[in-house]
Amino acid sequence: MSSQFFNSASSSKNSQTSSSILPEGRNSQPSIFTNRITNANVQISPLSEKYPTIITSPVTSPSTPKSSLLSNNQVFAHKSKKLLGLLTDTKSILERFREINKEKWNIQYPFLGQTLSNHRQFTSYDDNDLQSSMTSNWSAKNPHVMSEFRQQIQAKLYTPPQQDMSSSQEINTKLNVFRLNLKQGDSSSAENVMEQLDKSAVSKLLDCRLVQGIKRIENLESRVADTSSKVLVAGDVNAGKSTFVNALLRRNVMPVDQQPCTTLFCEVLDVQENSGIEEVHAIKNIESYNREDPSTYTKIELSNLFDTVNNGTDEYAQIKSLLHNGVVDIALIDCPGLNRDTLKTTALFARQEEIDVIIFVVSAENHFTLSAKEFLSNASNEKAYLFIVVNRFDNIRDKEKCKRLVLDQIKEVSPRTYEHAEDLVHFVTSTTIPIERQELNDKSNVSATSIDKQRIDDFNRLEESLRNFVLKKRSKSKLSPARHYIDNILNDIGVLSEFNRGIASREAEKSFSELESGREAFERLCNDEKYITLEANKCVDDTCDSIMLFTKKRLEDAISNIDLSATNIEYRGLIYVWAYASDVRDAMLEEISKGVYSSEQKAKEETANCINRIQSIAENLGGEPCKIDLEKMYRHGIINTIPIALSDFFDFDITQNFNDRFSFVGLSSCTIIYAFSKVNALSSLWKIYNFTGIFNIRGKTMLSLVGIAGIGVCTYLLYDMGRVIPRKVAKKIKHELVQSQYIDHEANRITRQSRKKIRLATEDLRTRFRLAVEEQKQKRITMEHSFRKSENAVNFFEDVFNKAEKMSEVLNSLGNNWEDSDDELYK
Ligand SMILES: Nc1nc2c(ncn2[C@@H]2O[C@H](COP(=O)(O)OP(=O)(O)OP(=O)(O)O)[C@@H](O)[C@H]2O)c(=O)[nH]1
Repeated sequence: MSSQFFNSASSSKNSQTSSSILPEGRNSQPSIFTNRITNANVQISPLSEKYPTIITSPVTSPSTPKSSLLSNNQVFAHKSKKLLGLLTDTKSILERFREINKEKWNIQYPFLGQTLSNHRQFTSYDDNDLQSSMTSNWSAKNPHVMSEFRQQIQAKLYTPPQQDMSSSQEINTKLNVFRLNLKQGDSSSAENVMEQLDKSAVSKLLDCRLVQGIKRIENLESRVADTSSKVLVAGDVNAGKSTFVNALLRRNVMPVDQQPCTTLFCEVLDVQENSGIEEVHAIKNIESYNREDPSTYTKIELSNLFDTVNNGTDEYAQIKSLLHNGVVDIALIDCPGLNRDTLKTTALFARQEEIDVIIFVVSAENHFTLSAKEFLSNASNEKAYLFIVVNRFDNIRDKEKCKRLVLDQIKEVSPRTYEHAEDLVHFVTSTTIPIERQELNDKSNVSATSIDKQRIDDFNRLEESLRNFVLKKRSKSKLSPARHYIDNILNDIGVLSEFNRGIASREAEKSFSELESGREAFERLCNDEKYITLEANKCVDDTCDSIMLFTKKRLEDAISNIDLSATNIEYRGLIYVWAYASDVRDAMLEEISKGVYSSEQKAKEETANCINRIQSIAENLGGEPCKIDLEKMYRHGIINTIPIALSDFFDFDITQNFNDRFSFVGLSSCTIIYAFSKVNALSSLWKIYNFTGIFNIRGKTMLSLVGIAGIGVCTYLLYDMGRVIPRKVAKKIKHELVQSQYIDHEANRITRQSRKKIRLATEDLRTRFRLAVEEQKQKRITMEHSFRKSENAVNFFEDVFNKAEKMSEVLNSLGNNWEDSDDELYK
């Protein structure tokens, strides 16, 4: 006798490994499922190397369960493979999302914007620019040829806003997996907190979701990759669970006793999972269990299995038997009998999502206990359908009545199971099924009775139903979650990619136009710098020339007119002659000082004008022009005091006197003065005497005349001092100033001071230009960076979107037939 159930279950793996997985001596045993699959109803079209399209032929005929089963297994294997590929790709997209979200682009969530229209740090979806940027991306594509995926994403992104919808609600309508749980507090204060979050906070939240997504994908990957189905065998104490498991395995694996004996959860796996080595692993901590790591379990002898399971203490949590059991795709987990202590743990086991099927074993003699009913009603909520084995049926005399009673109870605890009772509820006698050694021994002895044959047939029917149930459930429990998850996550990837591509594209455009206008502004600034510098230099030169000219002219005028400045000073006679001379000198110098002062004032004025002009030609440059203090620009020009000398009181210049005083003094006086002025006065008088003959008198008369003349001269000189002093002092001052190049020095001094001040303005101008150029350069670098960042983001999101679109097509090509089973039972 062979195990139809397990041999058939192994077929999918057979299709991949083509090596025998049955224990020696059993391969030859007849079974409808021991044949290797040779004609797979699967074609792989080379549309894409990575995602070959599976064209699934319909199951040949409902009347040929074998073909149907083979096909199912093949399809399952190929779909698993493809889903694994899709999961890997999805994971890599999520990893890329994480990377870009962390380092290059804060991924943003699509908003309705109803409540956030003023919250500009987010981009709301009612933003017209953004919408047009997104529409433009697709407008080129004919909506009729737009992929289903694209249409779906478009529809999601363009969902018309509802007035009372909060942004988190809206996100939740657009996204499936990456929804943000933004409600806080109790329901009365469950306000949307999105407004309070900035971009980086949202991207951090998204990162957490991405990490969760990656983890989930990894779980799904190992689930899809694990071709085995997990079947939990639970039931009341002594209902015959272990006997039933052994009967399925056709091997005495689990200890059987009339006393409650199974104290641990025992999982039976095929040795292929352990490189063909038969072993039993007693596991202390099931979480850390790793077949590759012996430190995570204790190896026990198969012969000691009974004792370990029978006398199980708290030491071990679970036993894993890796045996040649012919079970490839099925992992059977034998549970301890249900009682108050074990109920919770078993229920916990049953809830695990990798448990594909729960087989509940009930003794036909005892029916359902309270614990059983509790377990069943919970489990039926979890799994919808349960597989119920009513064991020890051989001990029942009124079989029909028993069936009725059991079914009535099933109807109570799991109505859906009851509806499919024909497939899901089986009345069997597990002890009738011969196991390995027994079978070999019995073969030679007794041939099976007709009652036994009936019971074996019943068990075979159970196996057939269980096989179908497990295989279909396997598809559903292993592929369906992965498919759903990929579908949901691809939608989210599409929504986030497209939304962020729109933002990135708009920002790229903005950065580009800013770059363009920035380039023009930069060029303008460079040209302006040259032009304005020239202008400023010209302005400086013109101003300085003007100051120089003005100062010279003003001082020349002042110096040439210094005589006039002393006209108001009164000559008060010989006694005050010295003071008079000093006053005259001071007045004259004061006049020159006035000229210097007015030149300085004029220079100050022109300097201020020049500075204003320089500053005004660069007023668009930005930045504040420096303040230049012109108040203390000049120290007053000081003229060294010119000392008064005795010679300043007398003027012996006959020409000058003649010219000035001709009308006032006579020729003689002139002659005398002339004579005196030439110091050779007496000889001059003598010459006059000889010439005129007037004084051709002798003696005392002669001397008297000379004396009178001398007195006259002296009187005149004293009298003339009032006029001589201003003239002489003025002359002296002029002479001194010419000697010292006073005008040039002063003009240079005043001009130099002005130039110094103006230079402050030109240097400030240069500094401002340098800063402006630097600022522009920096701006350009930032804009270029922003442009490149946005452009890269556009490319990234476009690439991701296209990839997701392609993956979605592949996913759709897989169809939903693992779910859309024609039988409601397998949903
Ligand atoms: N007559 C009859 N006896 C059975 C049948 N199945 C199991 N038994 C007997 O019932 C007793 C208990 O069987 P087990 O398989 O140990 O029961 P179990 O549910 O695993 O027990 P625990 O794990 O301890 O809860 C054993 O003596 C079996 O031989 C059956 O179909 N008919």
